[in-house]
Amino acid sequence: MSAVDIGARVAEADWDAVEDGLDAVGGAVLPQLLTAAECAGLRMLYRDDDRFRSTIDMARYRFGSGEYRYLSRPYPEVVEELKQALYPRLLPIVRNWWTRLGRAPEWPDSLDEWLDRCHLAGQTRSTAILLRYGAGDWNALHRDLYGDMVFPLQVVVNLSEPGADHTGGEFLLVEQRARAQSRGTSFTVPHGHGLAFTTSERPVASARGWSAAPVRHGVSTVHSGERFSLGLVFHDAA
Ligand SMILES: O=C(O)CCC(=O)C(=O)O
Ligand SMILES: [Fe+2]
Repeated sequence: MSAVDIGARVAEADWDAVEDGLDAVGGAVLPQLLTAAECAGLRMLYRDDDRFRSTIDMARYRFGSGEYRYLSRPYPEVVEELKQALYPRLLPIVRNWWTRLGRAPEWPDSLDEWLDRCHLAGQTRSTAILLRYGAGDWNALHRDLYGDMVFPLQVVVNLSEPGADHTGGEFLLVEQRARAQSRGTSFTVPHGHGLAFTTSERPVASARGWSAAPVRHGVSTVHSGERFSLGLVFHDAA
């Protein structure tokens, strides 16, 4: 695996269509970003205690049911390469969003520069996670905010094969609409594919201009089997 491969896979996405999906519902499926072998490698890595800085039992915090582990830095090569390749693709989209919302887009051109700023602001801890759900597990609707420094889009990669490794376990987005009931959108993320989605809100056009609609994400109950995923958030944590 080399940086060239991952970069080329990320480049293969139809980024205009991804932006359209993000604009419309706050989420969009990406092409296959990791091979079956790379997915298996990360699933195996889940057992390697030395690679993680902390482990969260989701039921204990009432985050749902299942477990996730924060990867320690340095990240595995594919994880680092994915983050580096995805950041500059997501950047123009989040700059457009903030411009629509009348906010200053504060993010620099490179991920390393952005992470330096997070670290200066006291958000120094790694945020890339591996998640594991067994039958009956689920992820409650939430937003991945870890402090004032926020990159508004994130990516999850399904390390398992829907329909074969697990049933259920759909990715969910729920948008809280102003003065109306909420809207739900579900995604089946194919094996090794990514899904780009909003971390906390989406710009919505109204008669009075643009406003930000809160969007939460989660995972529906896994009915059978096991589902692993890789969660990539672009800000670090306090
Ligand atoms: O397992 C998933 O598909 C979603 C996990 C999640 O909450 C995230 O990546 O932020
Ligand atoms: Fe999340």
